[in-house]
Amino acid sequence: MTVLEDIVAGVREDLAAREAVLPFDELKIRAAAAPAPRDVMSALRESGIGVIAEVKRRSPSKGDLADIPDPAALAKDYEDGGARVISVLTEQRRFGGSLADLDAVRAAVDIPILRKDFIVSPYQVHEARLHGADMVLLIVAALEQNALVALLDRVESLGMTALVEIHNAEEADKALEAGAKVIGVNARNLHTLEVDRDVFSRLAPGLPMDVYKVAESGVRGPGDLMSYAGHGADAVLVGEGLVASGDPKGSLVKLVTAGSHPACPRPSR
Ligand SMILES: O=C(O)c1ccccc1NCC(=O)[C@H](O)[C@H](O)COP(=O)(O)O
Repeated sequence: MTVLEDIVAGVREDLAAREAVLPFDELKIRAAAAPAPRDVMSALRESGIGVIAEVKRRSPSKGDLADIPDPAALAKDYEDGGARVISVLTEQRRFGGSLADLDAVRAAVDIPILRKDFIVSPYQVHEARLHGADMVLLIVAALEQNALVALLDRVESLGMTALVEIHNAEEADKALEAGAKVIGVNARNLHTLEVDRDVFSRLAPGLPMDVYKVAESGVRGPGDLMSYAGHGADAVLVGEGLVASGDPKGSLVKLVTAGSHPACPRPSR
């Protein structure tokens, strides 16, 4: 069993436990009454290279990263530091996240929020909506094509935006066939945990100009942001480089400053 397969197995168990408490039909009713989602694409298309700042306590690849007793305070620092979107890991077993984190961040900031989890069921999409997410991660490597298509449609039917994550050319084709408008290229292989920052430069040229491209993982500082931007990234998604830096807000400001500098490459559109 690969790391991703192990994570998904645990996600399915935890999901079943939540659904036993809150049935899908009731969840859908509650989610439909939630405040409308924010316009993610407008936020993403602001000038410069965007930074999606992640609330990440631990991970399979690095173990404990940061003690984040107050995710709302970190999210507020991210918002004040210029983050375009805040990514909230809600997977509990391997990342120490929760839907309570999503609630706390939603109550603290006005910018869009991404629910970062291993989405395999429409139940989780409605959960994301109920708990204030504007964007939902869909990992191609974790989904059969028909499930990817159905979940992408479900995300968009609720007014949210999908971040469709790929790691190779086959997954890029699947994402495009499913109609992805925002594609995240993860430098991290979710089966082996290997990080290869060159994955983005290999895959980005094969993605259409009108697809919004997010470079995910392995951003250690402004140099990596500039490199990803030079290969066509519209935004970067950063977790460890912020939460484990000792100064998440300060580290974010350096990234945002680099991404808005005139010398920073911009995707040609
Ligand atoms: O981060 C991991 O170890 C990991 C392992 C297995 C599946 C997903 C994993 N991370 C999710 C992400 O993709 C990252 O949290 C995100 O891209 C930020 O990466 P980083 O800036 O390198 O923390």
